[in-house]
Amino acid sequence: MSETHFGLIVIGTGPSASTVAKKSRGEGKRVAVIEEREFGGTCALRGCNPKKVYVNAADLIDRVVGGRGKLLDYQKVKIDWQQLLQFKQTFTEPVIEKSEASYRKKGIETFSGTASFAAPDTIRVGNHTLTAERVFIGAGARPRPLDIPGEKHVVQSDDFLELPDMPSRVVFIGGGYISMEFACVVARYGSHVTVLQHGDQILNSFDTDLVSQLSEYCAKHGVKIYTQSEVTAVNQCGDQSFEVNYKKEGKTLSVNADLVVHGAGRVPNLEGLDLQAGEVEFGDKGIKVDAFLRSVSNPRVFAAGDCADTGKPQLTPTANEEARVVVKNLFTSNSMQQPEYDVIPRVAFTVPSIAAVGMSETQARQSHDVDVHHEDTSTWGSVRKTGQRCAGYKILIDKKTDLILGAHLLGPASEETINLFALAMKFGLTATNVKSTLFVFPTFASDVRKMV
Ligand SMILES: Cc1cc2nc3c(=O)[nH]c(=O)nc-3n(C[C@H](O)[C@H](O)[C@H](O)COP(=O)(O)OP(=O)(O)OC[C@H]3O[C@@H](n4cnc5c(N)ncnc54)[C@H](O)[C@@H]3O)c2cc1C
Ligand SMILES: NC(=O)c1ccc[n+]([C@@H]2O[C@H](COP(=O)([O-])OP(=O)(O)OC[C@H]3O[C@@H](n4cnc5c(N)ncnc54)[C@H](O)[C@@H]3O)[C@@H](O)[C@H]2O)c1
Repeated sequence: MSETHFGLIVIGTGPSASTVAKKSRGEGKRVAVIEEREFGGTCALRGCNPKKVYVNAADLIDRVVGGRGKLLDYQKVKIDWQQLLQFKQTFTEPVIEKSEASYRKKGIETFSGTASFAAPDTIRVGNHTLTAERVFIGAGARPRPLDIPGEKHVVQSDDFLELPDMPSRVVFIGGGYISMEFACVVARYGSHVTVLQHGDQILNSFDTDLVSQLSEYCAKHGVKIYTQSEVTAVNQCGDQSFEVNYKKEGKTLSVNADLVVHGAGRVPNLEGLDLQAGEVEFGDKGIKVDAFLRSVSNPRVFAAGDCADTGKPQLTPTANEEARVVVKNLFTSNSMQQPEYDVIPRVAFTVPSIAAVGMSETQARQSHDVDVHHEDTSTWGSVRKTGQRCAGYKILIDKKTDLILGAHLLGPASEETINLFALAMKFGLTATNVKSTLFVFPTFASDVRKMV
């Protein structure tokens, strides 16, 4: 076999690619991995993990402020942005240092540079031309081009997580996960925050009533949210100051900012791959794959995670589940597997967090005779004990089968408690089963019995 011929070439080193590369190597394949940035991928270096460090700081502030005069007293509590950046780097730098070596230790050959197809079985990276029996693409996503004047002034999430300090006026474009998570942090730091969302609702994959409750809480804690507001331009007015124009109800309005952040969605990162040369079909939503995550046009190629057009949310658990399946399917043509997408919980790590699994109220009502259990739980003992004041739930139960169709949570620990609902839904537990389970008291999990 030639030195440049591999059983498998893996493009990217995020959650999907790392699983596919390492597991396939474990099964004895000769594997090459190609990464164009630092080895480690978005989740570990520029997404979930570093973001959670920032959110933890904001959450701590919220808890301390909420507990003032009840649980504790203090003169002043504040986020030190530089300290926070340095603490975040204690999580990301070891990944940057060790990730490439971890592939090599397993006998995987690593290449730095942008991978692009030269032929259906041939990948170029720098001066190297590699061939393979199979190619896996785990190229992830990148911020959606805004196509507005002044786009170059807008900071993307990668750069936001590297800022050495935070200015006093910050505008977020879009009101989805990235904007709302960062907005909660920046507001707790003490800056003036504005979120401009072009639809009716921020966080549109979460329950409308709980999102309204969260929005009110955010407004009280320094986050101004304008919906129906589409950003149309960013004009530079001074060295580091900008005027953000947006359209609301037919009028053009503006807000001033020292920093403008992109939170307007992410698109598959297919630039540079030259997919045409690889005969790999793709569209705006990513690489076109069949139910087994194999390219519909080039059977040597598989794709998963944020760059694959699966119609599923761009989340690490979906990327991991797809990678698990790709490992099974890469080198077999019979009994290929499909990802188990039946229950995908989701959480926006706002302050407090908001979580969901399964159907929305509208979806449930369309297809089932449904019992809706909905309550603002801000005054429940479990919440009051924390000193915080923003919590609620909505649970959707099928009247006929007693099965849980959807669960929506807001408030302290909702990012953990939602996993109980995911487990119950995945394994078909009824609301009565959940109600009859003894949970440790006093915990947020024990509240679940009162919700179903
Ligand atoms: C700010 C932020 C916060 C997030 N928070 C969460 C969260 O809390 N929970 C959650 O579940 N998800 C979160 N996500 C989403 C999550 O990070 C992604 O869904 C996940 O990382 C997708 O994994 P992946 O395997 O598709 O690729 P990625 O992790 O995106 O990795 C792709 C890799 O491929 C490389 N690459 C791309 N093209 C090429 C090429 N041509 N040649 C070589 N290398 C290439 C890239 O440099 C990158 O390293 C967050 C995302 C962001 C941006
Ligand atoms: N906690 C998590 O799991 C987490 C955290 C961060 C990111 N992510 C993943 O990354 C993806 C990308 O995050 P995101 O927040 O960029 O996207 P998003 O899809 O969550 O939200 C983007 C929002 O921006 C709005 N928008 C788009 N263009 C606009 C404009 N010109 N003016 C005003 N509003 C505009 C859209 O209506 C949408 O509501 C998410 O969909 C999610 O899959 C997940």
